[in-house]
Amino acid sequence: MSALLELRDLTIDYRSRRGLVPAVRGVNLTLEAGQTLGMAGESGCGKSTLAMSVLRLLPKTAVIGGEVLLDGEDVRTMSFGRLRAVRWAGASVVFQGAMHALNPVLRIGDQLAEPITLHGGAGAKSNSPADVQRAVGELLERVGLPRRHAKAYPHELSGGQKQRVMIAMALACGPRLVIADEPTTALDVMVQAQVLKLLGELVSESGIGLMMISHDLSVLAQTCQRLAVMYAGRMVELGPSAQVMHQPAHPYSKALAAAFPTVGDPASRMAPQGLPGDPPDPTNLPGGCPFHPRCPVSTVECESTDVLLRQADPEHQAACVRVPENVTETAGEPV
Ligand SMILES: Nc1ncnc2c1ncn2[C@@H]1O[C@H](COP(=O)(O)OP(=O)(O)OP(=O)(O)O)[C@@H](O)[C@H]1O
Repeated sequence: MSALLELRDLTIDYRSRRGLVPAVRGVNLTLEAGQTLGMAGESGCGKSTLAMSVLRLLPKTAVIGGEVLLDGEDVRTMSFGRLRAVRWAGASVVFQGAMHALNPVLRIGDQLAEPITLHGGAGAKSNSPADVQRAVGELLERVGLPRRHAKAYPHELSGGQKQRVMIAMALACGPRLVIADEPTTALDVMVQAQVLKLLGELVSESGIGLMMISHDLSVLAQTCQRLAVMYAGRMVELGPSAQVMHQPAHPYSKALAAAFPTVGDPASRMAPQGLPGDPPDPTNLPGGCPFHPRCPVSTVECESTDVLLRQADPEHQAACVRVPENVTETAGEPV
């Protein structure tokens, strides 16, 4: 049976005045229904590009190689009609800062009603106004908001409430996969924790697959079973969240984990470690391992050896020469 989402050797470049900008390099990944996967990495490492490719939402300047399979169907070659159906009922996205995209002059209920009326879903028996309104009320309750908020305008809700509305919008047509791109950025820590809890509950209740993107490893580790760490367009580590967070096999993941305070660890809360240097220019990557100029443990070998993912543990892979080379290297998960 096909995985809910499978990326096979995904490579994405942007055509620009500077020439081709490599944004994603040879990523292999699978996500099954009911699973949660976090994608971490600094700004510009290719997280959003990768996520947007899943719903074919990239600009025309993007050149995509490899395969993006949703339930075994390649998104890149779907007809527009099929793609429209897949975008609501197959997979949906909660964008970074999406709460600002709510229409300020439309009531919340009317905004939620639109996709339900057009595409069905959210348990609406028909697209009659009464059935759609009932479905809107149920959707609001599902994301922890009272039904009366259907009558509210966006400016009457807090940031956290608006982000819940955006999650409700993403769930409106009963998608099997939800991609959440920095869903808690710009929310205060308490509200952030509530939204993360909500996303976790939705996965366990409805069995959707969740791909969550953040630059903050600790936020992802709270919600996701597995973590993928990206650097300069490549996936440099993939494994169970606890292992990637607490026993990282790649020095970049280690630096990323140390860069954010960890809940429950007073020492790290007091002194998160910054990561020196900047990510490389994607059009001018250093030779060897792209992380070696910033790596605290790099050796001469790293200046010339660009390692693909190696098996650190049965479920844990990292692209570093320090991981023993006893198993065949792959560009990602075995496909
Ligand atoms: N439309 C575009 N045209 C040219 N280059 C682009 C375009 N969009 C993104 N890029 C480049 O592709 C690379 C990956 O960008 P992307 O936005 O996917 O990274 P990201 O990890 O999601 O960053 P952030 O966390 O800041 O959103 C970067 O080098 C970026 O400059």
